[in-house]
Amino acid sequence: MSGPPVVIWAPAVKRLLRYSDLVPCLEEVLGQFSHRDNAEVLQPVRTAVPLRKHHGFMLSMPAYMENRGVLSTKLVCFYRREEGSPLPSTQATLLLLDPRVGNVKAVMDGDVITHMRTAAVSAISAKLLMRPEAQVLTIFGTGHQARSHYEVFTEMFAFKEVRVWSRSAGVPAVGNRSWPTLKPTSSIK
Ligand SMILES: NC(=O)C1=CN([C@@H]2O[C@H](COP(=O)(O)OP(=O)(O)OC[C@H]3O[C@@H](n4cnc5c(N)ncnc54)[C@H](OP(=O)(O)O)[C@@H]3O)[C@@H](O)[C@H]2O)C=CC1
Ligand SMILES: O=C([O-])C1=[NH+]CCC1
Repeated sequence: MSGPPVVIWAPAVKRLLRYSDLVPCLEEVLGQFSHRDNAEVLQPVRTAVPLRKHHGFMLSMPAYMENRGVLSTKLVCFYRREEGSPLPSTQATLLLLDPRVGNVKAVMDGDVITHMRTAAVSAISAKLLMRPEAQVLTIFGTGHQARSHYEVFTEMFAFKEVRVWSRSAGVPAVGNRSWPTLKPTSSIK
């Protein structure tokens, strides 16, 4: 009999997940996915359930890596929020299962993983496509994705300047690195 799943919540994910581990890992699995070898990565198109009454969707995103024995799914809900709403625009949870028996081994907070994975994939595409002489990073918005993109891009590349455009001034209450007070258009040199 398998025991109950372990719960790995946001503070632990934040502590454990590093871009320096995540980026090479994603580069490897993205390459494997491109081989279209189902034993390496099997990732069907995600399913979307409309949450019409709440102006959102739930996405279900399963993946199986037979060679590595990894079976997981991410559930993520995302919403069109009213201006100034205190509610998050996305909320995600990940389930890790044992593919041999089908039991859930871990339930993980998916928010930090979503913030970091999405930004890491952008940074990988920038690594391949960005002009080598690029010196200025420009970010639209100051939300979670803006923040995580700022973190991984400044960790991986040496920009001379970062420009952030926001609809409003303010310090978003996310993350633990300092995020400067922003004017509608800001420059961090
Ligand atoms: N494809 C993927 O894998 C993923 C996609 N996403 C998508 O990325 C987007 C951002 O997510 P996240 O950062 O977590 O969300 P947040 O709620 O943390 O941030 C919302 C962002 O949207 C901007 N924004 C909101 N309303 C407007 C508007 N009317 N005009 C211009 N900008 C606006 C905000 O800008 P400001 O700071 O100026 O207020 C802010 O940067 C969402 O659409 C989400 O669905 C998210 C995760 C994964
Ligand atoms: O892939 C993802 O995690 C999301 N896509 C849209 C909102 C969140």
